[in-house]
Amino acid sequence: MPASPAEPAVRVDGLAMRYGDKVAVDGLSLEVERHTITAVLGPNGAGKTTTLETCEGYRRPQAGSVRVLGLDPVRDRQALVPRIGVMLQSGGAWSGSKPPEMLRHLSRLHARPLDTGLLMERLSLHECARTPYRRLSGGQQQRLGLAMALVGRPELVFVDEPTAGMDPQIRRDVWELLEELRGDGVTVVLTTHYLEEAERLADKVHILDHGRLVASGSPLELTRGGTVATIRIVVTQPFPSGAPEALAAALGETTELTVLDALSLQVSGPADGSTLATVSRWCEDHDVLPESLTLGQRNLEDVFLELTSESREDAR
Ligand SMILES: Nc1ncnc2c1ncn2[C@@H]1O[C@H](COP(=O)(O)OP(=O)(O)OP(=O)(O)O)[C@@H](O)[C@H]1O
Repeated sequence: MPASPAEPAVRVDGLAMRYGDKVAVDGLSLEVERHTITAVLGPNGAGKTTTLETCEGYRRPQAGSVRVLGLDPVRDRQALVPRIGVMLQSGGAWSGSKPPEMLRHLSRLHARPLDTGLLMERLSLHECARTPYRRLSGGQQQRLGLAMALVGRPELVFVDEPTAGMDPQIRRDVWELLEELRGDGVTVVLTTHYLEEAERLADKVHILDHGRLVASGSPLELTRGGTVATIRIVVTQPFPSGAPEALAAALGETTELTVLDALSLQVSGPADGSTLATVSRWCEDHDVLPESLTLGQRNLEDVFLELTSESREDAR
């Protein structure tokens, strides 16, 4: 039965997955709207890859259900394969094949493939066109993996850490490509540990921890209305000895002070005037003349760290 247009691109309902005694996904429910970029975030081991692999049809749900484009990814695999693109965290190409060979081979398996030359150009793969897969650098393998996921012109693409190991320029090229895909109506589901990547790209973010959903929303929804503000102070002369400690003492326990380097520090604390007043007084008392003093609301990284702090405590 064809999926109704209102059906989300992905619907995960009460998914539970374990490996032996290890619970990887614990009753997870989430949806991915069509024609959006959705980021699935979480600390190492939160269950992101397991969830994606279940959506991709590589794993059968042990409990709960998963629907992708209205279909069952395991039972309806034949029907889904031409419609979805998958970029795995690593591997997926033959070790001796060169990027153009791999892409041409895959393009022949699809009815309306993208132009492989164009894809090579967009992902700067021409520089390694004669290099076998096993000899490509990590970033080049990532780019080829992304090209392989896209060459079949999928309706929905799953990309697991698409820009891991890429240099900053190529990372931006990939962001632009993913945004163009969304503009063309493609649904993109990605995982990433780069929170600025999620903040820049994602229409919706799902944050997982211990296999459970701990927050969902647009980056703006997740970051606004917070009770925490950050003040970043940058100076041209190193802080006087003992000054950061004096500021920490003056701010008290509800506020966190992080010395970023010899010339900058950040204060995260209650979003009220008294934090700012304490900082100003401290500047006066310690002869600190900031080159810049910026006041900002928390960003996605702050939200992520707040929501998943328990996991990091466990890992210590
Ligand atoms: N094949 C496996 N056998 C045993 N345990 C596994 C297996 N695959 C994953 N796990 C465990 O399941 C949990 C979830 O792993 P998963 O790879 O889904 O997390 P993740 O959020 O993608 O992590 P990362 O950010 O590190 O890629 C982890 O504790 C992991 O060690």
